[in-house]
Amino acid sequence: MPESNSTRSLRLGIAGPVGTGKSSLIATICRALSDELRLGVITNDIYTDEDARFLRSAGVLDPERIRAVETGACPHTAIRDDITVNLLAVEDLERDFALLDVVLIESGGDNLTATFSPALVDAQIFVLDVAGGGDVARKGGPGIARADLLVVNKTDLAPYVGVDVPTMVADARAARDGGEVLALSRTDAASVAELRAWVLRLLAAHRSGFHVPQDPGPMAPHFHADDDGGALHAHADGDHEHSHPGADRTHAH
Ligand SMILES: Nc1nc2c(ncn2[C@@H]2O[C@H](COP(=O)(O)OP(=O)(O)OP(=O)(O)O)[C@@H](O)[C@H]2O)c(=O)[nH]1
Repeated sequence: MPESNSTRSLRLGIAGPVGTGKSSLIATICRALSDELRLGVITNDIYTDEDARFLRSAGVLDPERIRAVETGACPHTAIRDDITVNLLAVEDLERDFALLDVVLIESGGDNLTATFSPALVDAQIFVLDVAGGGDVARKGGPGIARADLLVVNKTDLAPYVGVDVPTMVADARAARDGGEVLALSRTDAASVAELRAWVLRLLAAHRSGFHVPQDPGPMAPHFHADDDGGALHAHADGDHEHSHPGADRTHAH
């Protein structure tokens, strides 16, 4: 019999490229569930607490339950390689508001390959939007392929950006080997109800001990622009050193 997790909150990560609607999705979940669940939110921004301020001003949750982490450079590092600052933030929130049912952790807006460590979150949602182009789901990457849920967001905009939502969803399902895909718009009540039901199912599985956190896998190597023209940056599992071409460009997080 799996061990019950009923005394620890479900930690749910929300990742995805810049501007796909991660903060808005968290606001939607809070609106849909804050009457029946005890929720908390951690946001990650590179240099600001803008996402936390947006969520506090949206009035979807007691502002005290929304905490910001400023990650400095490399927003993906704080959710994958060195998760200390996020873990401390989650544990502080859980202690201050014991007990919480769900803690939502928003990654800083990043590229297609950012994923959460399974040591930080129990499950993760990866968010794309139709405005990023109908073909983006086909491009794959660990979050698209293996997050617990892929959201194709802002479907209300599809007619204006020439995207066929059923095709984009079918492409996403193919990229995920049939894994769950949700077409969402905050203006479409039926899709919001599906998102709410998904979170409740996940919470029930977490509480019963039947949910097993999955690791979507590390980021693919990617390029960081900097004053010297940039450098290739790779994250290998179990190896927290980042190698950059050039003599003194290796650093550890
Ligand atoms: N039309 C439409 N716009 C949306 C929807 N969800 C979010 N948006 C808009 O998309 C923009 C970006 O939303 P955010 O929630 O800030 O996106 P984000 O992914 O948190 O952004 P970063 O934190 O900067 O990466 C905002 O202008 C939102 O109002 C939606 O369902 N439909």
